Amino acid sequence: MTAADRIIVPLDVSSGEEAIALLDRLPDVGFWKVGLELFVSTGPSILEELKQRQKRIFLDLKFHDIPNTMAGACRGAGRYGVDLLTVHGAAGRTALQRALEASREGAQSAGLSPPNLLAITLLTSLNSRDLAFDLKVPVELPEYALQMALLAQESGIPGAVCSPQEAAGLRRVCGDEFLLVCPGVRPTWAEGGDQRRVMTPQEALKAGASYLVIGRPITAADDPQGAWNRINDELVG
Ligand SMILES: O=c1ccn([C@@H]2O[C@H](COP(=O)(O)O)[C@@H](O)[C@H]2O)c(=O)[nH]1
Repeated sequence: MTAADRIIVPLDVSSGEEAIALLDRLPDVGFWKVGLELFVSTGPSILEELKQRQKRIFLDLKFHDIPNTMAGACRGAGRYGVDLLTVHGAAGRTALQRALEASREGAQSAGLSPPNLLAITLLTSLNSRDLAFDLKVPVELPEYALQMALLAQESGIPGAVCSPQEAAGLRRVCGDEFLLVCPGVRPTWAEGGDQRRVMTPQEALKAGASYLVIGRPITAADDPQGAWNRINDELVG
Protein backbone atom coordinates (compact mmCIF):
# COMPACT_ATOMS: atom_id res chain seq x y z
CA MET A 1 0.00 0.00 0.00
CA THR A 2 1.37 3.45 -0.92
CA ALA A 3 1.28 6.42 1.45
CA ALA A 4 -1.52 7.92 -0.68
CA ASP A 5 -3.63 4.76 -0.17
CA ARG A 6 -3.46 5.42 3.57
CA ILE A 7 -4.98 8.90 3.41
CA ILE A 8 -8.76 9.26 3.75
CA VAL A 9 -10.19 12.64 2.80
CA PRO A 10 -13.49 13.75 4.36
CA LEU A 11 -16.21 15.16 2.12
CA ASP A 12 -17.22 17.67 4.77
CA VAL A 13 -19.52 19.80 2.63
CA SER A 14 -23.24 20.44 2.85
CA SER A 15 -24.54 19.42 -0.58
CA GLY A 16 -24.11 16.77 -3.24
CA GLU A 17 -23.05 19.45 -5.76
CA GLU A 18 -20.20 20.63 -3.54
CA ALA A 19 -19.17 17.03 -2.90
CA ILE A 20 -19.02 16.25 -6.62
CA ALA A 21 -17.01 19.42 -7.26
CA LEU A 22 -14.49 18.23 -4.65
CA LEU A 23 -14.35 14.73 -6.15
CA ASP A 24 -13.64 16.29 -9.54
CA ARG A 25 -10.88 18.52 -8.12
CA LEU A 26 -9.13 15.62 -6.35
CA PRO A 27 -9.13 12.73 -8.84
CA ASP A 28 -6.14 11.01 -7.17
CA VAL A 29 -7.90 10.52 -3.83
CA GLY A 30 -9.00 6.88 -3.61
CA PHE A 31 -10.57 6.80 -0.13
CA TRP A 32 -13.27 9.29 0.86
CA LYS A 33 -15.10 9.80 4.14
CA VAL A 34 -18.80 10.70 4.22
CA GLY A 35 -19.80 12.21 7.56
CA LEU A 36 -22.90 13.56 9.19
CA GLU A 37 -22.99 16.92 7.40
CA LEU A 38 -23.06 15.48 3.88
CA PHE A 39 -25.10 12.36 4.65
CA VAL A 40 -27.87 14.39 6.29
CA SER A 41 -28.04 16.43 3.09
CA THR A 42 -27.75 13.76 0.39
CA GLY A 43 -28.61 10.44 2.02
CA PRO A 44 -27.14 7.34 0.39
CA SER A 45 -27.03 8.83 -3.13
CA ILE A 46 -23.54 10.17 -2.45
CA LEU A 47 -22.39 6.61 -1.68
CA GLU A 48 -23.61 5.48 -5.11
CA GLU A 49 -21.68 8.34 -6.74
CA LEU A 50 -18.50 7.26 -4.94
CA LYS A 51 -19.03 3.62 -5.92
CA GLN A 52 -19.51 4.58 -9.57
CA ARG A 53 -16.14 6.31 -9.34
CA GLN A 54 -14.67 3.15 -7.77
CA LYS A 55 -13.68 4.93 -4.57
CA ARG A 56 -13.37 3.33 -1.18
CA ILE A 57 -15.86 4.70 1.37
CA PHE A 58 -15.63 5.46 5.08
CA LEU A 59 -19.16 6.14 6.36
CA ASP A 60 -18.53 8.14 9.52
CA LEU A 61 -21.98 8.41 11.13
CA LYS A 62 -20.69 7.77 14.68
CA PHE A 63 -23.72 5.84 15.92
CA HIS A 64 -24.18 6.19 19.69
CA ASP A 65 -27.45 4.85 21.08
CA ILE A 66 -29.07 1.96 22.94
CA PRO A 67 -28.25 -1.54 21.63
CA ASN A 68 -31.52 -2.07 19.74
CA THR A 69 -31.22 1.25 17.90
CA MET A 70 -27.50 0.76 17.18
CA ALA A 71 -28.31 -2.66 15.71
CA GLY A 72 -31.04 -1.26 13.48
CA ALA A 73 -28.83 1.55 12.20
CA CYS A 74 -25.88 -0.78 11.57
CA ARG A 75 -28.08 -3.33 9.80
CA GLY A 76 -29.19 -0.58 7.42
CA ALA A 77 -25.69 0.79 6.94
CA GLY A 78 -24.41 -2.75 6.32
CA ARG A 79 -26.52 -2.79 3.14
CA TYR A 80 -24.67 0.20 1.68
CA GLY A 81 -21.49 -1.70 0.83
CA VAL A 82 -19.11 0.74 2.52
CA ASP A 83 -15.60 -0.16 3.69
CA LEU A 84 -15.57 1.48 7.13
CA LEU A 85 -18.39 2.48 9.51
CA THR A 86 -18.15 4.22 12.90
CA VAL A 87 -19.90 3.68 16.21
CA HIS A 88 -19.04 5.22 19.58
CA GLY A 89 -17.16 2.91 21.95
CA ALA A 90 -18.92 4.67 24.84
CA ALA A 91 -22.20 3.09 23.72
CA GLY A 92 -21.01 0.04 25.67
CA ARG A 93 -20.31 -3.64 25.21
CA THR A 94 -23.83 -4.87 24.40
CA ALA A 95 -24.42 -2.09 21.88
CA LEU A 96 -21.05 -2.77 20.19
CA GLN A 97 -21.75 -6.50 19.93
CA ARG A 98 -25.26 -5.94 18.55
CA ALA A 99 -23.96 -3.32 16.12
CA LEU A 100 -21.33 -5.72 14.78
CA GLU A 101 -23.73 -8.64 14.33
CA ALA A 102 -26.34 -6.43 12.68
CA SER A 103 -23.86 -4.80 10.26
CA ARG A 104 -22.89 -8.31 9.12
CA GLU A 105 -26.53 -9.38 8.75
CA GLY A 106 -27.31 -6.25 6.73
CA ALA A 107 -24.38 -6.82 4.39
CA GLN A 108 -25.24 -10.50 3.98
CA SER A 109 -28.86 -9.70 3.12
CA ALA A 110 -27.60 -7.45 0.32
CA GLY A 111 -24.99 -9.96 -0.86
CA LEU A 112 -22.15 -7.58 0.07
CA SER A 113 -18.99 -7.73 2.19
CA PRO A 114 -19.60 -6.33 5.68
CA PRO A 115 -18.06 -2.98 6.62
CA ASN A 116 -15.19 -2.89 9.06
CA LEU A 117 -16.68 -1.34 12.17
CA LEU A 118 -14.54 1.23 13.99
CA ALA A 119 -15.15 2.40 17.55
CA ILE A 120 -14.59 6.06 18.33
CA THR A 121 -12.36 6.17 21.44
CA LEU A 122 -12.44 9.88 22.29
CA LEU A 123 -13.10 12.66 19.78
CA THR A 124 -9.89 14.37 18.68
CA SER A 125 -11.46 17.75 19.39
CA LEU A 126 -11.28 17.01 23.15
CA ASN A 127 -8.24 17.34 25.39
CA SER A 128 -7.35 16.12 28.89
CA ARG A 129 -8.96 19.14 30.47
CA ASP A 130 -12.29 18.52 28.71
CA LEU A 131 -12.20 14.87 29.78
CA ALA A 132 -11.44 15.62 33.43
CA PHE A 133 -13.43 18.80 34.08
CA ASP A 134 -16.33 18.78 31.61
CA LEU A 135 -16.96 15.06 31.13
CA LYS A 136 -15.79 14.24 34.69
CA VAL A 137 -14.03 11.08 33.56
CA PRO A 138 -11.63 10.24 36.40
CA VAL A 139 -8.87 8.53 34.36
CA GLU A 140 -6.01 9.91 32.28
CA LEU A 141 -6.86 10.48 28.62
CA PRO A 142 -4.51 7.81 27.14
CA GLU A 143 -5.93 5.24 29.56
CA TYR A 144 -9.50 6.16 28.60
CA ALA A 145 -8.75 5.89 24.86
CA LEU A 146 -7.07 2.53 25.42
CA GLN A 147 -10.02 1.26 27.46
CA MET A 148 -12.44 2.21 24.65
CA ALA A 149 -10.25 0.44 22.09
CA LEU A 150 -9.98 -2.69 24.26
CA LEU A 151 -13.73 -2.72 24.86
CA ALA A 152 -14.23 -2.57 21.09
CA GLN A 153 -11.69 -5.32 20.48
CA GLU A 154 -13.23 -7.58 23.13
CA SER A 155 -16.61 -7.00 21.44
CA GLY A 156 -15.20 -8.27 18.14
CA ILE A 157 -14.87 -4.84 16.51
CA PRO A 158 -11.82 -4.79 14.22
CA GLY A 159 -10.59 -1.23 14.77
CA ALA A 160 -10.82 2.16 16.42
CA VAL A 161 -10.71 5.85 15.64
CA CYS A 162 -8.13 7.55 17.83
CA SER A 163 -5.87 10.56 17.87
CA PRO A 164 -2.39 9.87 16.52
CA GLN A 165 -1.16 10.85 19.98
CA GLU A 166 -2.62 7.60 21.34
CA ALA A 167 -1.80 5.45 18.31
CA ALA A 168 1.49 4.01 19.58
CA GLY A 169 -0.05 2.90 22.89
CA LEU A 170 -3.09 1.35 21.22
CA ARG A 171 -0.95 -0.39 18.58
CA ARG A 172 1.26 -1.91 21.31
CA VAL A 173 -1.68 -3.31 23.27
CA CYS A 174 -4.22 -4.10 20.53
CA GLY A 175 -1.72 -5.66 18.10
CA ASP A 176 -0.83 -5.29 14.44
CA GLU A 177 -4.14 -6.50 12.98
CA PHE A 178 -6.28 -3.91 14.78
CA LEU A 179 -7.17 -0.98 12.50
CA LEU A 180 -6.25 2.44 13.84
CA VAL A 181 -7.83 5.26 11.87
CA CYS A 182 -6.53 8.67 12.94
CA PRO A 183 -8.09 12.09 12.39
CA GLY A 184 -6.38 15.01 14.11
CA VAL A 185 -3.62 14.99 11.50
CA ARG A 186 -2.02 18.29 10.55
CA PRO A 187 1.00 19.02 8.35
CA THR A 188 3.31 21.61 9.96
CA TRP A 189 2.03 24.25 7.53
CA ALA A 190 -1.69 23.74 8.26
CA GLU A 191 -3.93 25.27 10.91
CA GLY A 192 -5.20 23.06 13.73
CA GLY A 193 -8.75 24.45 13.74
CA ASP A 194 -10.89 22.68 16.34
CA GLN A 195 -8.59 19.64 16.56
CA ARG A 196 -6.92 19.36 19.99
CA ARG A 197 -4.79 16.19 19.82
CA VAL A 198 -2.78 16.40 16.62
CA MET A 199 0.36 15.09 14.96
CA THR A 200 1.86 15.49 11.50
CA PRO A 201 1.15 12.82 8.85
CA GLN A 202 4.70 11.43 9.14
CA GLU A 203 4.49 11.23 12.94
CA ALA A 204 1.05 9.60 12.80
CA LEU A 205 2.16 6.82 10.45
CA LYS A 206 5.30 6.26 12.51
CA ALA A 207 3.14 5.99 15.65
CA GLY A 208 1.23 3.09 14.09
CA ALA A 209 -1.81 4.61 12.36
CA SER A 210 -3.31 2.35 9.68
CA TYR A 211 -5.07 5.27 7.96
CA LEU A 212 -4.90 9.05 8.31
CA VAL A 213 -7.99 11.24 7.97
CA ILE A 214 -6.90 14.61 6.60
CA GLY A 215 -9.62 17.10 5.75
CA ARG A 216 -9.35 20.88 5.84
CA PRO A 217 -5.60 21.07 5.15
CA ILE A 218 -6.56 19.64 1.73
CA THR A 219 -10.20 20.48 1.10
CA ALA A 220 -10.10 24.06 2.41
CA ALA A 221 -6.82 24.90 0.64
CA ASP A 222 -6.87 27.38 -2.25
CA ASP A 223 -5.32 24.60 -4.30
CA PRO A 224 -6.59 21.24 -2.94
CA GLN A 225 -4.64 19.18 -5.50
CA GLY A 226 -1.45 21.09 -4.58
CA ALA A 227 -2.04 20.42 -0.86
CA TRP A 228 -2.69 16.72 -1.58
CA ASN A 229 0.56 16.52 -3.59
CA ARG A 230 2.53 18.35 -0.90
CA ILE A 231 1.32 15.96 1.85
CA ASN A 232 2.17 12.94 -0.29
CA ASP A 233 5.61 14.35 -1.22
CA GLU A 234 6.36 14.96 2.45
CA LEU A 235 5.31 11.40 3.31
CA VAL A 236 7.53 9.73 0.74
CA GLY A 237 10.42 12.20 0.96
O1 LIG B 1 -12.36 11.82 16.78
C1 LIG B 1 -12.69 12.19 15.62
C2 LIG B 1 -13.55 11.45 14.83
C3 LIG B 1 -13.85 11.88 13.58
N1 LIG B 1 -13.33 13.04 13.10
C4 LIG B 1 -13.68 13.43 11.71
O2 LIG B 1 -12.48 13.50 10.93
C5 LIG B 1 -12.50 14.62 10.08
C6 LIG B 1 -11.33 15.50 10.38
O3 LIG B 1 -11.35 16.63 9.52
P1 LIG B 1 -10.22 17.77 9.57
O4 LIG B 1 -10.75 18.80 8.62
O5 LIG B 1 -8.94 17.14 9.13
O6 LIG B 1 -10.15 18.27 10.98
C7 LIG B 1 -13.86 15.30 10.27
O7 LIG B 1 -14.73 14.82 9.26
C8 LIG B 1 -14.34 14.79 11.61
O8 LIG B 1 -15.75 14.65 11.65
C9 LIG B 1 -12.48 13.76 13.86
O9 LIG B 1 -11.98 14.84 13.47
N2 LIG B 1 -12.17 13.30 15.12
